[in-house]
This record gives sequence, C-alpha cells and structure tokens, in this order.
Amino acid sequence: MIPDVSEALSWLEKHPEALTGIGRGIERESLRVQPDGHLSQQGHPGTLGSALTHEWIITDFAESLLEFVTPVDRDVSHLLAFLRDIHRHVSRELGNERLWPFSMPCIIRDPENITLAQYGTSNIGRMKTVYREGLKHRYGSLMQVISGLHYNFSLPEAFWKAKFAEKDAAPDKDDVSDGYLQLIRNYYRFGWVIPYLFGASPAICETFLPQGAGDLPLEGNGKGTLWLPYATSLRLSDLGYTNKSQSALGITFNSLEGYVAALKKAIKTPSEQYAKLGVTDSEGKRIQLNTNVLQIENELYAPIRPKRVIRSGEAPSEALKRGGIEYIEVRSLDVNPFTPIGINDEQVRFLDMFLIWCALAEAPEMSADELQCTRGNWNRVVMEGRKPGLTLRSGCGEFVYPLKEAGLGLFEGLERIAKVLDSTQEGDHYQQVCQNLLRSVEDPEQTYSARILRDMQQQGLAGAGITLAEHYHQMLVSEPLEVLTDEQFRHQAEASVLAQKKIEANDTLSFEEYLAGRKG
Ligand SMILES: Nc1ncnc2c1ncn2[C@@H]1O[C@H](COP(=O)(O)OP(=O)(O)OP(=O)(O)O)[C@@H](O)[C@H]1O
Ligand SMILES: N[C@@H](CCC(=O)O)C(=O)O
Ligand SMILES: N[C@@H](CS)C(=O)O
Repeated sequence: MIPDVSEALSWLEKHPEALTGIGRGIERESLRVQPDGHLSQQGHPGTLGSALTHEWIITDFAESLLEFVTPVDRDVSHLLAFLRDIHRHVSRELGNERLWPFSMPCIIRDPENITLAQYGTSNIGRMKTVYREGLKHRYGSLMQVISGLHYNFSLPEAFWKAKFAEKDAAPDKDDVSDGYLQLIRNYYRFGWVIPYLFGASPAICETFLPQGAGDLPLEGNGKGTLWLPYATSLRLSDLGYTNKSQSALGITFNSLEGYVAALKKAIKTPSEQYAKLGVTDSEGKRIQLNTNVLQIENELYAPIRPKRVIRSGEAPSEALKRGGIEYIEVRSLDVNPFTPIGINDEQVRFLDMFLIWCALAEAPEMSADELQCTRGNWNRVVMEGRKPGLTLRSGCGEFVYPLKEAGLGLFEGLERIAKVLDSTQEGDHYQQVCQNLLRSVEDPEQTYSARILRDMQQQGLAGAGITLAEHYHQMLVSEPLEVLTDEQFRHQAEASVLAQKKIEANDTLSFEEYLAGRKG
C-alpha cells in the first residue's frame, strides 16, 4: 500500500541542500469566548485594528472567530515564536474573554447569536460579509465556527532543480506545478495519517447537533458531551467542516489547467439547491453573492489547496494561471489543544517530512472517482481511526491493509528524510519526532485524539475547554514578547485602520457593479 520511495530518496540523500529553505506559514483560528465558555457577543476588539486589512490578526467566518496569520518563515522556531507573540498580544487585549482551545465550538445555544464577521462599508468589506451570509444559509453557522489550523508549505528552488536534474534546462513553473500536483495526489492517498496522529476532535457538544445524531453510534457523559470511542477528527467528518456535494465538482489534480478549469466552472455553475434560497431575502437584503455551487473559489472545502500569493483583486485561480503553484495549504489539522498556539514543533517537523515524502513518492494521475475513493480511508480514520485492527485500502480496492502496517511503512521513508533534514542543521530534531510519533502508530492510545478524549470524557468538552482556555491565557499574558514588539503591534493596528479607511474612500463602483465585476 505504501509506495517504495527508495530511488527518489537516494537522490535526495545526495542533495541535502535541496531541503534548505523550506517556506512555512501558519493560519490559526480560535473563537473568542466568555469566561463560562459561551461564545463572545462582543465585536472584534478595537485595539486589534481592522480585521479587513491587518497583516496578522483577522477574522474568519464570525466576528468572534479570530484568525492569526504568520508571514512566510524559513526557521521553525522563529515561525512558532511569531505565532506565539500574536497569541500573547491578543490575550493581553481580550479583557475577561479567552481563546477557545478546541476545533469544535464551545456552548452555542442559538446559532442566531453567531454574528457574521464585519469588515466595514467598502465594497470588498461588504462582499466578505455577504459571502459569510451565504455560507450561513448554505451550511449553517455552527459548521462555520469550527476552528482549523492551516499549514502553508513550499519547497526551495534547490529541491526542484535536484528533482528535475535530468532535464537539461532548469525546471520551469510548469515543472514546479506538476511537482506540487504530485504532492497533492499523494496527500489525498496518504494524508489520513494527519488526523490519525493529530486529530483532536473526537467529541462534540450536543448543542452542535441540534438536529440530533441520526444513526451515528455517539456515546456521551449525559451532560452534553458526545463522542465516538475511536474517532480522531469529527471536524473532518461529514458532521464537520466538509461538504459532500462538492465531490461532484470533478476537481482533479493531474494538471494545473484541469484544476483551474474545474474550479472556475464550479463558481459559474448554478446550484438548484442554492437558487431556492434566492440572492436576496424578503426585505431585499443580499443573503448570498450568487446561487452558484461555489459563491467564490474559497468556498471549495478541500483538505489541501494549491496556492500562489494573489495580487490585488486577483482570484486565487488567476494567480495560479499567472505564475503556477507557489505553495500548498494543508487544511486537515485540527487545533492542537496541547499547546496554547494550536500547533507545535513536532507537528511542523512531521508535516515537513510527510510533505517532502508526498513530493517524492510516485503518484499516478487520478480521476475524480479515484480521488473520491481516497475519501474512504480518510472517513475511516476520522470516524474510527484508533479502532484496533482497523484496515485501509489502496485506491478503490478492498479494505485489507492494517493501518498500523501502513503507518510503519510510511515512517520507514520518513526516517530517511529525517536524517537528510537533520544533516542540514544542528541536532536530530526530525529523527526524534519520528521516534516519538512511531509510538502513536504502535499504540493508538498515544495519539492526540485519545489523549484529549480522556480529558473531555472526565471534565466534559466545555469543562475541559474552559480550564485549558484559562490556563493558556494566564501562561500567554505572563510571557514577554519574543520576536515582535508592542510598538510593532501598535503600528500594525493603526496602519490597518488607516488602510481600511483608504479602501472605503477609494471605492468608485456601486456594490452591485463591484460584485458584477468580480472574477472569483
Ligand atoms: N511561498 C510560501 N511558502 C509557504 N507559505 C506561504 C508562502 N506564501 C505565503 N505563505 C503563507 O500562506 C498563508 C497565506 O494566508 P492568508 O490568509 O494571507 O492568505 P489565504 O490563505 O490565501 O487567504 P484565505 O485564508 O482567505 O484563503 C500565510 O501564512 C503565509 O505566510
Ligand atoms: N474554519 C475552517 C476553515 C475556514 C476557511 O476556509 O478558512 C476550518 O476548520 O478549517
Ligand atoms: N474561511 C472560510 C469561512 S469564511 C471560507 O473562506 O469559506
């Protein structure tokens, strides 16, 4: 089931320089909650600046759903210190509010109390809020306040030069795009290892399922916390931040042209279901940007996305067409509850190794149906990944491969990559991470989901969340800033407010003209 990458590994071992300069960026989401764990009803704190234009501190779906974004970084410790400084600064500005430490939301009795994120009166600001109105009507606000941790990753030019060394010319943007598409196809085939190791949403609050659990064999503590005994990431299940109907979009990753064409088609294809909602409500207020399957390209909820930094007004797919794939966005990480900042050094280093492995392993082209078959392994892992003897499948075949064997096979390759990565710097951090995570492959009860489930069963999800939120708050507010300064945060907040005002002052089109002119 696990492809043999020894040939590719041998060229990598000859070119350790190919792994110097990996680019990384993190987006961490977290709900602002009241001390009792209920969702904040306050607006985005003014001292944090504008959520529309701030470089590091924005909001996702809801006014209370913070999102912290780090710039690209090539040093793991600096990246995590930057992210921690953002958490330290924001925590100091929250007053009696706290940052929810889990992916699955806290106690939300009435989803109507979830205020959509507000971005001011400019056309782009109004568009972002109408987009969220559409998400609310299409998927419901409860799904949209699930918090994720997105890991952005790029390989250095030296990697592509070594990989395409047999070509007489230096690799061009099409070679690099094809290399990232190979990585993405392998991510669909083997990325289930991420929720297995790091999934941290085995439980939910019963308020998350107002319509009930259907035929899911959920267990509970009789006090509002529900779980599946072997679940790893309900966030990635059909209960969570996914949309089954999107599998019909025919998105494939065999060529960049094919991917872009399918994405552009999806934002132009009317949806009968969403047409029934209408574009405006009975009072003429816009309730979605349009009635297409995807309102904008961001609405494609894929576990991984090919990306290029966009220019002002450019759609993500247009940036990809312009310059090819620049980096990839891994969207399958739950918020890690064992650290105040949602991700730790071990996860960053594992992802480095795994994504390099995905870029090396052979990855035959995959049809939309074959991509859909890979969901089978992901669904098994998110719903019951820790079940003893669980089996996975290769392609669309039978479920005959024990997860443990597949995991051990994968780690054989990762350990060779770890040695190359460690050879480029001090210490044996990457090899240590492999050794530590192998314990979770051998024993599912060492995984993140097993560990946090025990806490949630004992204290209840809300109780465990409130305790952790308070503990992390006290920790963060007591720590001095490490790589940023108060002055930089003050400047960022002021500059973001001025930038928003400038956008609002420079609008020339009406809102409807602006929407009509948007490309994605
Ligand atoms: N070359 C790169 N390599 C690795 N990470 C990158 C690279 N370029 C940008 N990033 C990271 O990607 C992330 C981009 O996040 P940002 O929210 O700014 O854009 P986005 O993800 O396109 O927006 P949205 O979240 O609305 O889709 C940042 O963390 C940034 O550091
Ligand atoms: N909150 C979503 C991501 C929102 C977005 O698409 O950026 C998640 O859980 O990952
Ligand atoms: N970030 C999510 C919710 S706003 C999206 O873009 O769809």
